[in-house]
Amino acid sequence: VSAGEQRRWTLNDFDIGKPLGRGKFGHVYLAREKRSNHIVALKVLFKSQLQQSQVEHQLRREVEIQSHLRHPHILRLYGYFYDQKRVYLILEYAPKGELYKELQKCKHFSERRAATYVASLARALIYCHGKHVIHRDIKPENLLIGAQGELKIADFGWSVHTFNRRRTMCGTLDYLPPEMVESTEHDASVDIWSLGILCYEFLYGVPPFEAKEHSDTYRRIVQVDLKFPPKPIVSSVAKDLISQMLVKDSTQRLPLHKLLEHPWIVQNAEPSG
Ligand SMILES: Cn1ncc2ncnc(NCCc3cnc(NC(=O)Nc4cccc(C(F)(F)F)c4)s3)c21
Repeated sequence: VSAGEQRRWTLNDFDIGKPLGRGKFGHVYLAREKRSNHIVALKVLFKSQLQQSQVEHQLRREVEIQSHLRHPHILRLYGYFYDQKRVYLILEYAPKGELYKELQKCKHFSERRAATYVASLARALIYCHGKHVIHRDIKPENLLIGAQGELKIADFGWSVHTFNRRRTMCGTLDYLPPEMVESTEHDASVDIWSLGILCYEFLYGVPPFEAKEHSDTYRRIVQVDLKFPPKPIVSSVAKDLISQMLVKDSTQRLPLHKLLEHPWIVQNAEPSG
């Protein structure tokens, strides 16, 4: 299923296997391309729902952006095709599935596991930002696990090239940085904020500004009401890194290349990342 084959795919080119997951817009299936026997994930989206939600432009942008991204910690989108009613995304298969399920199972990750994940995500985001792409939707639900246990960022449905800044709200508020919640201008530093939220959730099992009501989460975000609970016990060097990422002024957030030199990452992340 190499990118070189910009051919017209059809459903007949694939044997469909077990369902891998279901999202808001459609289901994902394990599939095998018949000619090459290559195993892929096939996401099936209903045109009616895409039209209803007016997100077709976002999907086109995702396919366009993903066609230029090649990184070990970014899930490949090999191509797409459509029929009368559906659009199909041909995706790299992540054999160890969804990270959020792993996090639910373990409650929270060890500092070594969390630091290894954060380092690999930082490297993937440095790569994206180098190509003027911001992901804007970094959260456990969009992270998958590869065959060697490595993390893969998936679903660039919310990504943009940094010259245009439009977006509409949907999904969880938890990961949105102040400037997106206050809908002012935003740039690549939104991904640094979300990575800080993710690091906190890896270590504590819940995002830092979680609250019952949306309005409370909103207030806690814009006030950066960051608290570290006594349990589970987390090193102060980890808390120092999180505190340098969850900064209201987006220009003052720790740059990603500095994150990779932070003592907590240096002391805890596996070299392979
Ligand atoms: C669960 N699971 N387990 C193993 C495994 N291996 C691979 N993939 C999996 N799951 C699919 C992961 C995705 C990757 N890219 C996506 N992209 C997307 O869903 N895009 C998208 C959808 C609807 C609307 C829009 C729009 F229009 F708003 F932009 C954009 S979903 C797997």
